[in-house]
Amino acid sequence: HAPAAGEGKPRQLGSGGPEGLPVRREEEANQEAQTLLEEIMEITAQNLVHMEVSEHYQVIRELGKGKYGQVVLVTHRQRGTPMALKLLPKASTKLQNFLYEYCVALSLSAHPAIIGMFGIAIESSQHYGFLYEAALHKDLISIIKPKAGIPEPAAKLCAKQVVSALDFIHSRGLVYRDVKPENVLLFDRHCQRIKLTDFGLTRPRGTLLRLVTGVIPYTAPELSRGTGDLGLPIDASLDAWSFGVLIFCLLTGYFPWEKTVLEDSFFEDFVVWQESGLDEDLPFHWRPLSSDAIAMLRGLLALDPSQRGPVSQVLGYLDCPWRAEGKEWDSKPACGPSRGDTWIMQSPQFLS
Ligand SMILES: Nc1ncnc2c1ncn2[C@@H]1O[C@H](COP(=O)(O)OP(=O)(O)OP(=O)(O)O)[C@@H](O)[C@H]1O
Repeated sequence: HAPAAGEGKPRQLGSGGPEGLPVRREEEANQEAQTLLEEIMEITAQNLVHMEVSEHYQVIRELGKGKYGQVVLVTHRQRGTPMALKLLPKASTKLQNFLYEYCVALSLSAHPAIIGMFGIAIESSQHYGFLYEAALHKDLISIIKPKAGIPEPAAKLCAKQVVSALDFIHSRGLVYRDVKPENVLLFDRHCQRIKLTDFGLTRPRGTLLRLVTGVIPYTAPELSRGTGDLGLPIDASLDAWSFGVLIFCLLTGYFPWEKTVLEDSFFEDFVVWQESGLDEDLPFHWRPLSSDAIAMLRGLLALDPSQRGPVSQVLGYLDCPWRAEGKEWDSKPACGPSRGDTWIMQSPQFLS
């Protein structure tokens, strides 16, 4: 869920539109999508159902809690349908921000790897809320074993679906901006079916970001350096960075670093290694990864955002081993699309 402060109007988009679509047409399409979204927000505001949750729903238990809201499992009192209800306190949530998160989620929810919505938004005395699909197997963070990660087949299944969801979001001219295991919901314990949730930070590509609130491992370095007076235009490469960090966590059970700043020695080691490209600079905690996984992460975690991603490059590595599995570590990618290239990487923190 997003603070409105620090964000400006979309500025002129950069040169590269999606393949085959001229930039001008892409801009127009994005503008139309934005106008439609604003209209849906207005209609939603007029049709907010005013009620107390307990009048129509029975609260079964809490499903999770974030910085901005609480999510509870409810059943409809008459029909018994189980649903997730996200509650955002009115005291700390602007109506426009609530409407934005709800309407963006609604507009994306047809995708199989994005959480389904019930199309019901409510206002109670204390909260704004909306109803959506409940994931009864929690989120990805609940299955990542510290210092170990998750089984490789599960990591690949998960990555494939997240790529599909992010590609869909990017194709709509949006940037998700909140890739992290807590936002990947599980519909089984083996990641056969996962769904992305929480669209509070999603913004149109090109929106100027002026304020960065808190640097976490998933924050791309161009953001943690500060956005400058002009602000930084939001781009899909931000999602590529955090997706790279997510895959590292899935495969190792470590964060590669705590913060993407040079004061963080793990990040500094990563930068040193990336700049030198020397095998001996490879941070120790990267060694359980295969050379192919390292090459793949190199693309997602390029320090220069213009050299980064796209997220779909991961698809080219699905048939390669991602863990070294006791084999002698070898710096040459053997199987994926960057076979024969030089590669790059980084260092660790435990996942708590
Ligand atoms: N539909 C759902 N089914 C099951 N659990 C859910 C569902 N939606 C959210 N959760 C759980 O609740 C947590 C918080 O939800 P969410 O990320 O939407 O809240 P938030 O306040 O916007 O979080 P953040 O601090 O990341 O901004 C999630 O990490 C997840 O564990």
